[in-house]
Amino acid sequence: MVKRIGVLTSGGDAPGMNAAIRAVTRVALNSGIEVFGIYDGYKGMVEGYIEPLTKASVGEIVDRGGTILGSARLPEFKDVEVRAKAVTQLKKRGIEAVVVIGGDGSYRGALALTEMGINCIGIPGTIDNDIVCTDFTIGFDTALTTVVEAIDKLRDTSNSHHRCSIVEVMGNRCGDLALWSGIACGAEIVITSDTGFEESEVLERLRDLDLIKKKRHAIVVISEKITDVHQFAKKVSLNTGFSGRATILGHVQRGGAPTPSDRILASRMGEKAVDLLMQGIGGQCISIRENQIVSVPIEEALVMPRTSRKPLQNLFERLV
Ligand SMILES: Nc1ncnc2c1ncn2[C@@H]1O[C@H](COP(=O)(O)OP(=O)(O)O)[C@@H](O)[C@H]1O
Ligand SMILES: O=P(O)(O)OC[C@H]1O[C@](O)(COP(=O)(O)O)[C@@H](O)[C@@H]1O
Ligand SMILES: [Mg+2]
Repeated sequence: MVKRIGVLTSGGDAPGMNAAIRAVTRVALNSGIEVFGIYDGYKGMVEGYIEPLTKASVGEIVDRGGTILGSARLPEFKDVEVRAKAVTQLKKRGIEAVVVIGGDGSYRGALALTEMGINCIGIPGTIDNDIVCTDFTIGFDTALTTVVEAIDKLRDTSNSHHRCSIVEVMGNRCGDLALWSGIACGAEIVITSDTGFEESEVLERLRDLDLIKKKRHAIVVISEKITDVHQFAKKVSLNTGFSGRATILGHVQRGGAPTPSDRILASRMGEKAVDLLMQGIGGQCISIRENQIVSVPIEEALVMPRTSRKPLQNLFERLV
């Protein structure tokens, strides 16, 4: 059975990554497996920034945002020679397998390492919820909570001033943070890569909300990377009865204490990852599907079609 494993966090950080590190470490140590923390993602793996983890060293982190191991992006990890250096660093320390907590990019690295003889298991840690094989990623619920708190506040001031608040949220081409927060906040309009963006049509809908529906405010939640929200806010002021104001929530969405749901999800996924490594399995990633923790081959996970968001979009439209 595997005797020594490593754990790392990679890509954009997400609240709940620490709870996952803690779960991996404690479940492994309680099963007689030594655990090493690999700092700064694949960068630390290549450079040998690797230290043993103890039960105490992962204490008092279950409630902390960010990642105690640090995270990084290392595009060079796509090169086989760079990964060979990482494998040498792991072998030097007797580390036979690694739990990779990150997003789709990190999964590609984990698969490539598995093919080089280091069994890797992926755990989905990203606020974007853009890993299609899992219903939810670790960090999404916390980021959603942050977005909802912010929009609730924006609604207060927008209402006082007869304004249209355009709120840009993260998601890296995945519209889930926008759609879920739009439903939770009772937004008037949600714009994502699924809905598309027809500027003139949105302006028309805003005029209707103002003139016909007599709304005192309008909240437009829009995914990042769709349009320049400050420019759009100016057009709202020029072309509708609302004055437009844009707010880009930005990296505030990535921080903060993880919600209980994210802590529990991280703990369940961490346990499953260690169990798979104990069975000598690699090249898989952990998912939650219909509240069951399951594993999926990374190769399959990366090409799976995304579950349609149409029912939730329809629900949103029926609530306006
Ligand atoms: N095709 C790939 N092969 C090997 N490693 C990769 C590949 N794609 C991404 N990575 C590694 O994973 C890291 C994180 O990926 P990135 O897409 O930035 O974040 P995320 O994992 O959150 O999606 C990259 O910086 C790189 O080190
Ligand atoms: O922190 P950076 O490098 O500005 O990246 C921002 C991107 O990272 C994210 O916050 C998280 O993305 P990943 O989990 O894929 O790294 C995206 O929502 C956003 O587009
Ligand atoms: Mg990603």
